[in-house]
Amino acid sequence: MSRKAYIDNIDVNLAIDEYFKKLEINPKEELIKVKDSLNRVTSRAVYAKLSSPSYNSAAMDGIAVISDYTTGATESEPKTLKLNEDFIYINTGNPVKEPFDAVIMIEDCIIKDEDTIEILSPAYPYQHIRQIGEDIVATEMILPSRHKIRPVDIGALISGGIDEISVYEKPKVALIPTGSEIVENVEEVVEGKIIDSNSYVFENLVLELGGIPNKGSIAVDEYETIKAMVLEAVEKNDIVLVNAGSSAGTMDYTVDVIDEIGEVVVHGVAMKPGKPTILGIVKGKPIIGIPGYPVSSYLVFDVFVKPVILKFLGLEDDKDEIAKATLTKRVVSSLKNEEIIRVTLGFVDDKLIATPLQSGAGVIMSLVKADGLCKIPRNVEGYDVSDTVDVKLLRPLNQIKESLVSIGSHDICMDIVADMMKLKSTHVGSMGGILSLRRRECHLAPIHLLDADTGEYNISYVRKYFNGEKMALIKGLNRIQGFIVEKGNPLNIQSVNDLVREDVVFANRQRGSGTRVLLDYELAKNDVNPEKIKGYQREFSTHMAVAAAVKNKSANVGLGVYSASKALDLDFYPLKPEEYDFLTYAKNLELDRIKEFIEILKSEEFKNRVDALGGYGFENTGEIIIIE
Ligand SMILES: Nc1nc2c(c(=O)[nH]1)N[C@H]1C(S)=C(S)[C@@H](COP(=O)(O)OP(=O)(O)OC[C@H]3O[C@@H](n4cnc5c(N)ncnc54)[C@H](O)[C@@H]3O)O[C@H]1N2
Ligand code: MOO
Repeated sequence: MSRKAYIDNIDVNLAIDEYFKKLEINPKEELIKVKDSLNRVTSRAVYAKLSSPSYNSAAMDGIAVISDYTTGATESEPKTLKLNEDFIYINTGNPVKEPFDAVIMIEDCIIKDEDTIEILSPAYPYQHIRQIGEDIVATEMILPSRHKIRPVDIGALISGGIDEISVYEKPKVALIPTGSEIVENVEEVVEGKIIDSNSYVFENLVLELGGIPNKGSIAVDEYETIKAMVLEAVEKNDIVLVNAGSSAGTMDYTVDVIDEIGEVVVHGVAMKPGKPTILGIVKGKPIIGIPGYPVSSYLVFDVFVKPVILKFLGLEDDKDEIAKATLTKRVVSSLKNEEIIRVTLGFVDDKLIATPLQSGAGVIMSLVKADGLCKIPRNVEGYDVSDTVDVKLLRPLNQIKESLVSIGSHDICMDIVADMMKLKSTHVGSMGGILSLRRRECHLAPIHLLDADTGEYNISYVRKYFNGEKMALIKGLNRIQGFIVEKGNPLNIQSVNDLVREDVVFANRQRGSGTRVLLDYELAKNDVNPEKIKGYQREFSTHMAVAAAVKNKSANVGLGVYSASKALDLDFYPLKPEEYDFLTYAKNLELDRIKEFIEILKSEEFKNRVDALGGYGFENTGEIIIIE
């Protein structure tokens, strides 16, 4: 086992330039049936063989006439036409043959008898006739080269008499998952084993782009095994992707294998996630080492693999669609790397708002939830709250405009709302929500803030932070806060006094969250010194994260809602009921999205679904309190 620590830090664009300079990609052509050509890319311009229509045809149901004979017809002096002399009956699409040169619609004909028709106005030459080549003239270009074929294109090609066309061959892309810890089936997932999810992301990305994915079996971390698989893949494919083992660990062999059998053009790019990317060439074919973490692997595919596949298809990479957005959270970045953060987007007061999602390279859910990607360039330390940033859109803006934006305290019921309407919900705690609402970055803020002096929930905070504004507090749920504990409550935790015990490790919520306010209130009331609580400094941002910490035994108690403990099959010792409400500006009550939200809160379906979680009451749910 040798260990090298050599990874470069090359600028992303420079790495792409260097790589493409060395890569010689000569797309291959093939002849295919037009009927099978959807989404293929033309390798040559296509010219019509036939005109369409190929004969003069009636455009309407009615009669074919000789236009000359109809001249002079008026309402006061109708013209009489005789069957087979002056007219014949004709239907849409029928050929119109000499001597006839115009069509009159049947509803403009006064039918005297089967053989005699009167008309009240003349027909001009070629009236209601689709002339030869009206649509397509033989020899005219139907499609240029490098055009991705759509359903309408297939229609035009077939009309133009084309049966087969030249397209670029689909590049065959080998996918080699590596790692002795990687397993194929969910039944094999035990500690230390990770299911191969990346291969299926790659497989579908390749399909979406128009390539042919060839997934191989999982390669164990062994130099010779990986080498043999790469060599075989290079023979049978146009592009080879090796997933994981791209870094500098003792078991990371990809770079050495490429170095032995080909050339490593780049190892290490100034991009995070995605740093240990390998851009190599073996036998003239591109081979890319993709870092193992799911987010890294998706982004490296997008930045480096996609342009290579497109090149095989004769296509250029699309220009990103970029929009300006206002950040709702601070993001920090290292100066060394370009950093790509995933954001959700929403429209509030006609402003596009971007909220950063979790940053970890292993968090694939950040990509599932993302509406956009925001790049923090090299040599920039990060961005502050309210900064304007460029966001690459992953969803169209008109879809983003439909969502209600909620920022504030977390409750599992928000997932239920999100399943019933278009909702973007971010969890930053009650105070974080109040501050976001003040900056007008969200439509509503879920809050549950206890006033230590009065014992009342929420209202005094609204008065304090929105002094002079007309606000609306939409009453939400009554929910029980209590201790989330291991099954059977083995440590018998029943009050905040138990939290300072030697054998107790606590999972805390972040400052500014309503649950934290409640905890600190209860600690003060009971004269408990927070510094004596093990785990008080470790903060989690949702009830579920607290419950997960108890479940995986990194803590043995946390404060949270009953539903979170039930969801993870833990036990619960109730402490206090509280009011979880939704704050918004009173003027927002006019918004359709807010109206829909209130309707949902009041609906039977919502109540039933929340009730099933357990630990909730619905005393005033959906009622509105105006606070001025
Ligand atoms: N000393 C250093 N350590 C690391 C560095 C570094 O520069 N110096 N880079 C870190 C970064 S950044 C990344 S990214 C990872 C890249 O690691 P590898 O490409 O070598 O991948 P592995 O270590 O084998 O796996 C990482 C991680 O990825 C997940 N994984 C792997 N394969 C799959 C798959 N097929 N499906 C789903 N998930 C997969 C898995 O969670 C692995 O734990 O290295 C850092 N270390
Ligand atoms: O650069 Mo690695 O790809 O962040 O996680």
